[in-house]
Amino acid sequence: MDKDTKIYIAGHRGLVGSAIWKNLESKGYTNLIGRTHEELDLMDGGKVKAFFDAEWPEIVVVAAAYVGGIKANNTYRADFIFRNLGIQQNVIGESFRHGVKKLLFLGSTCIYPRDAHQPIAETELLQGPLEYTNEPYAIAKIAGLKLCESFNLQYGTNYMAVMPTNLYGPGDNFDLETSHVLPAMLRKMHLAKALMENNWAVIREDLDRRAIHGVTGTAGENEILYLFKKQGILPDALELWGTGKPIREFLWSEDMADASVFVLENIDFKDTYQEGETEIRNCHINIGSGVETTIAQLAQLIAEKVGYKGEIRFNPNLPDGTMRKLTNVSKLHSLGWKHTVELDAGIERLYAWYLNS
Ligand SMILES: NC(=O)C1=CN([C@@H]2O[C@H](COP(=O)(O)OP(=O)(O)OC[C@H]3O[C@@H](n4cnc5c(N)ncnc54)[C@H](OP(=O)(O)O)[C@@H]3O)[C@@H](O)[C@H]2O)C=CC1
Ligand SMILES: C[C@H]1O[C@H](OP(=O)(O)OP(=O)(O)OC[C@H]2O[C@@H](n3cnc4c(=O)[nH]c(N)nc43)[C@H](O)[C@@H]2O)[C@@H](O)[C@@H](O)C1=O
Repeated sequence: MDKDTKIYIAGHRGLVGSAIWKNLESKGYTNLIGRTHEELDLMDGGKVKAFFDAEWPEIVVVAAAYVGGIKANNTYRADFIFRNLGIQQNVIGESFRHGVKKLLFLGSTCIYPRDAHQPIAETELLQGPLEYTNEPYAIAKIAGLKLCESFNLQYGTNYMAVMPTNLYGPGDNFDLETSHVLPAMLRKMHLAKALMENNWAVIREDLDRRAIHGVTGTAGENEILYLFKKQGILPDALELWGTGKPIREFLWSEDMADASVFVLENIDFKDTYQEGETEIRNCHINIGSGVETTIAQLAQLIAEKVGYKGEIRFNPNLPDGTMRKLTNVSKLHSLGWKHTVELDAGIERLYAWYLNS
């Protein structure tokens, strides 16, 4: 990859896409292109073709996707499969038609079976049933990686896929209904602390910056209290989802971006297997920290960082999702990349970012 190679980052305003853009810029890449969702709807095949006809990128990163936490995945099941299949079909398809030299597809570790052997190696793919709460999304992501692998095997392309663990970082989604657990907990603890301290200035400021269901800081106290109750934010306690027993692994989004650029710069499809080694020639690499924590432990850690001292309860009537999801990162480590930001420091950094944005 030369520094003036034309690189298209689909989803360059998202959590990971924006971090990949920043990482490439910091490494001296000068010819980056991106389009917002408003400028180019990747579900529109005609417009995606017109974009590729005009731009002819040499490298493509597919970081655009319809993304969300457990509740969003379980609720908008049709959107998760339909939109993700559409986006990746259009972007990977046009990349192929336009002779893109290298493509990086971002999947997710939810592609692996619900009861996969832990830590989960790349070879666990398609070895058992998926977790039902995110099955439509996982099937779309599996299709994306198989699309890459199949183009590689049939047409000799150089498409790679990376499977990140749960991510968090600057620009995260803090919407309490659709977000992932870490940003959701951070915001809930911030609001629960303010409520416990009767600090309405903090609550109103937060809602002004990020309205919840259209409720802003100008709403009446009763309306806000009603909204908070529905979100489990109570004057003396915070009620979180599930049992608190599931185990997750978290990776700072800028580490994820660095790993993605590392794969783009250093790993080709031919490096992911040895001739004759196996009949299966998957092109995916796990990206994670290899460090796990229970959701209950995560809640304690975030409470400590935010300074929330109230009771933390779990509501077992809400879904837990996969009970354990720890990636085996030995392939990534052996290729030469390791994460740098530990969870403790990452939460502090994200909270500082949250308070200032
Ligand atoms: N966040 C996480 O914890 C994890 C993420 N991943 C994967 O990493 C990748 C990036 O995720 P992340 O950065 O978190 O997601 P974000 O939601 O932050 O970013 C996704 C981006 O894609 C854009 N996008 C979505 N639909 C369209 C469309 N139809 N046309 C054009 N642009 C579109 C979004 O724009 P807009 O918001 O305007 O719609 C947004 O900028 C995804 O493939 C995701 O599956 C994998 C594992 C964990
Ligand atoms: C990245 C990954 O992300 C999703 O899978 P997930 O890890 O199950 O999602 P999550 O981050 O939303 O939850 C993790 C755990 O945390 C618990 N939990 C507690 N309290 C809150 C809470 O307040 N909000 C949320 N969101 N979760 C909570 C929740 O019940 C669950 O046990 C899929 O998109 C999947 O497809 C995917 O790829």
